[in-house]
Amino acid sequence: MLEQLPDNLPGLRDEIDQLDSKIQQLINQRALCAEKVGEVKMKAGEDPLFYRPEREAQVLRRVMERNDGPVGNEQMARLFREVMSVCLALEEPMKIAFLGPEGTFTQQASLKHFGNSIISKPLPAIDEVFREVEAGGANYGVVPVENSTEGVVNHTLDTFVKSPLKICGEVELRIHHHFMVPESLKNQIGTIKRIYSHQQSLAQCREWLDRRFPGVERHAVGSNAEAAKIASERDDAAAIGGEMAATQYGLAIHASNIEDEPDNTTRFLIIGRETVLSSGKDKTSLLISAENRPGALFGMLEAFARKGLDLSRIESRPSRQGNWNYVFFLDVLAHNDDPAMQAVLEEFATKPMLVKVLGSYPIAVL
Ligand SMILES: O=C(O)C(=O)C[C@]1(C(=O)O)C=C[C@@H](O)C=C1
Repeated sequence: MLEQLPDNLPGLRDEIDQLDSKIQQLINQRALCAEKVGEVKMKAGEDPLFYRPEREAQVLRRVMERNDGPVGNEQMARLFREVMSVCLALEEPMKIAFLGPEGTFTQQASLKHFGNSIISKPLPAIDEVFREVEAGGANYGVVPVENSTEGVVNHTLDTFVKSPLKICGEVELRIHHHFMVPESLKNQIGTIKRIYSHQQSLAQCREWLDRRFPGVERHAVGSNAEAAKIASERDDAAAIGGEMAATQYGLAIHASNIEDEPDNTTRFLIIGRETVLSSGKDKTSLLISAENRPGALFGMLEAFARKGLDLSRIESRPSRQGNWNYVFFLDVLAHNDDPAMQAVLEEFATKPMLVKVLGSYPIAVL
């Protein structure tokens, strides 16, 4: 195909115009199919499930597998991510609640996972995101769960203990922090008296701040977006946050990528009311509370090992029910329907322990 391309600008642009027209037709044909899928789902049941995470993961994986460039696998999957987002919105636009305000990394994660054709519902706290989804005000919610530098977001884990919601997806986001200032301070960085950011972001940029702004007051606020908003309203303050927050509040980026760890990543969870079918490459998150006796944790881990199940994470939190009692959060690399998982859960059911399946969901594709 490449040899047949013309080698002059008008000829190449003509070629691009023709290809664009074909791509556009095909996207609309695909959208018609999705609309029809929506109708079929409506006819099939009372409470149709329009969003199907397992199917989306399979579509995106297939896009990456068959891709032979020159467009990179991830870029190609991102394009398809948007196409599917548009198709799903034709079936039913998804309302997505997330830890706001607008411009947070959590919003960025929600757009990475669902694409841009969604109705965004920024909420001020993690428990409010849970409540909004539980009450049906949003179809799904997005909350941060752990950061590679700063560890788990305890509040999210603790909220799962009592919530009936299921985890139906995960998103990983590379977190880049920028030092941002109002336009008026761009050339007067020395006059900055206060630096605002979320406590985790301040911690992730500690060394950089110690080097560049020793002695300048650091203020922890609810989110990076809130920090950017405060900085935009003052004439003596800077904020640390992502690009979205800078754009949202009209701040100028003075220094980019100031995080101390270059591969600083945050993992977010998608929470919803329904369970997700197997996509072929899945994870299950479990909450386990075991008797406080020697060997209890060993026995639990040994059961997974015996069935050849991989654990990708284990986290312990105080159960808040009596001293020295802990609950464990585990991620197992298998779907809950997997016979090996079922065998382990049956074994646990015969023991003095409490097990709650928080959800099975596709391993993040993008
Ligand atoms: O296959 C489906 O169930 C669809 O609704 C179609 C489609 C798609 O565009 O491919 C759209 C939304 C779903 O989340 C999954 C896939």
